[in-house]
Amino acid sequence: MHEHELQFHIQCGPGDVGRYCFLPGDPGRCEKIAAYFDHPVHVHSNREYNVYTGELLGEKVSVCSTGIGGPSAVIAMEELHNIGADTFIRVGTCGGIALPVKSDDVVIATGAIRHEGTSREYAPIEFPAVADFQVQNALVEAARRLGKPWHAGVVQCKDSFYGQHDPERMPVSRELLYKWEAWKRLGVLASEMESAALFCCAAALGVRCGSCFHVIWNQERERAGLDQMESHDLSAALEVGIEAVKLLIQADRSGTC
Ligand SMILES: O=P(O)(O)O[C@H]1O[C@H](CO)[C@@H](O)[C@H]1O
Ligand SMILES: O=c1cc[nH]c(=O)[nH]1
Repeated sequence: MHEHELQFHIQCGPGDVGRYCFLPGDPGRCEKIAAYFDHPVHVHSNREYNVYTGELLGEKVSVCSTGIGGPSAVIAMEELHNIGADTFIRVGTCGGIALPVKSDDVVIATGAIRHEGTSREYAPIEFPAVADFQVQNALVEAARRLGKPWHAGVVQCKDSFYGQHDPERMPVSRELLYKWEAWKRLGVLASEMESAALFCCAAALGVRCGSCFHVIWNQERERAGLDQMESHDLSAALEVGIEAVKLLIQADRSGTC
């Protein structure tokens, strides 16, 4: 492949990735996701972007990590789209907000709060960051079929991880605290960092994107004195993501999507 055909950041070119792409944040998660593929091959690793390609149900699929935050996530989406990808599933971690959301549950985003900067580079703030309907349906159906504990609803995205976990320390604490209270009263399920940017970028590109998450912890359960643990076993969320892509492949093949 000629170097000029390679995408600037992901360093992949036409033919390197499939139409269906998983987008975890953590580069170390890619190998674990690729282990669910048939014939997985490591394509390239550059900066935060680690890419594997393989097959599910005989269809070419890929995984590309995005790093942390909106700017690097939309670069991955843009460059993967440039070389043929049009269906994306972010498989991430999140912290629960709503009290019924427990560690180890799976959260499926129907929409994302745009408390971050990247989505504003794609759409005016009045535009809602929503997951693609087919992708969110596939994720819910996958969680149901696999019997995983799941919740579907709105997630909150922000640019400051420590603004979520230590808001009192921030010079803008008043804004962070009153908005967090609003997210709670509005039934927001969980907090993470990339879906709002990805959903708005996907709308701008005319591609499909959805997100599912492993819940690591829930700071609001802890505050309320409810049972609370920390979990780093992402297998339920990964399995839901893989099953959802299989459902999408089948639906796309049969023309029901
Ligand atoms: O586990 P990932 O996919 O990186 O997702 C979450 O974890 C990171 C913060 O620790 C942010 O990227 C957030 O969105
Ligand atoms: O609490 C959390 C956990 C994961 N990712 C976040 O952004 N927040």
